[in-house]
Amino acid sequence: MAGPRPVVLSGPSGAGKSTLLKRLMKDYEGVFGFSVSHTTRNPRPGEENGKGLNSLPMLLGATLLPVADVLSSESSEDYHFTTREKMQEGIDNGDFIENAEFSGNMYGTSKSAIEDVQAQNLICILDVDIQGVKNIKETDLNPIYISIQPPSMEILEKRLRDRQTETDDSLEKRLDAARTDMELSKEPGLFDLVIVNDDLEEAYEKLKSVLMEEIQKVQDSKEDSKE
Ligand SMILES: Nc1ncnc2c1ncn2[C@@H]1O[C@H](COP(=O)(O)OP(=O)(O)OP(=O)(O)O)[C@@H](O)[C@H]1O
Ligand SMILES: Nc1nc2c(ncn2[C@@H]2O[C@H](COP(=O)(O)O)[C@@H](O)[C@H]2O)c(=O)[nH]1
Repeated sequence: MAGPRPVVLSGPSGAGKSTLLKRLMKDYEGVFGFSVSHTTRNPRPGEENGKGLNSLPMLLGATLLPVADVLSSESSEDYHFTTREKMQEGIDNGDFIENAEFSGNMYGTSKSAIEDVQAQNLICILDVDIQGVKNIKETDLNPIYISIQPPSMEILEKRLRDRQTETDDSLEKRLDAARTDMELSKEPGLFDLVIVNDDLEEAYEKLKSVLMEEIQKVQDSKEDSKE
């Protein structure tokens, strides 16, 4: 039987993807698995290297972040932090389903990151930028595409400043990328749903309701396997 459909969450940096995701994973423990990406950016305080893997041969190792780690972490989506050289080697080897340059760093989704989640019959969540969305559209992954958008550029800038994770330079780069994202996300048919994350509760309810059919599938199959 086919497993649940994966979910691609995209939208400008600072729009609230991780905030919503963290809540979803907490409310539906054992239903979602996060596809742990690789990146060449430096870890933020509190971020942990996914499973401690940082070398290319280990790209093919287990990459599913246990829910307990997700919840105890500052972020819902720690990465495999790596170098440009190692990541490029992985891309050249065909280990990645997609990769992109974002704000001066490389990011990418390894095939094993997705396979590890799907092997457990969980809903695989991918948090990728708009280039990632376009690249995934060229694959046979068949996810649900959701864009999380901020109410305005001003609010986005405030959220990013208040988060205190960016330098002036990286903040500017992220705001530039956000303008592009907000424009490109208007393309008809690119996303199944665009959620404006103004009021967090409302945004969360919308996210939950679009995912309910897949959530139900996982919960039902867990029930069936108990019988
Ligand atoms: N609805 C909201 N109202 C007010 N603040 C919010 C809301 N949603 C998220 N935030 C805050 O905005 C900041 C950015 O949110 P978050 O880190 O979840 O964004 P993100 O889209 O995951 O960014 P990135 O792509 O850089 O990881 C956080 O400090 C978060 O607490
Ligand atoms: N194309 C991809 N984009 C990714 C991936 N993992 C994360 N991202 C996107 O990068 C930016 C910045 O993330 P941050 O953690 O440095 O704030 C954000 O828009 C993410 O959606 C990936 O594997 N591929």
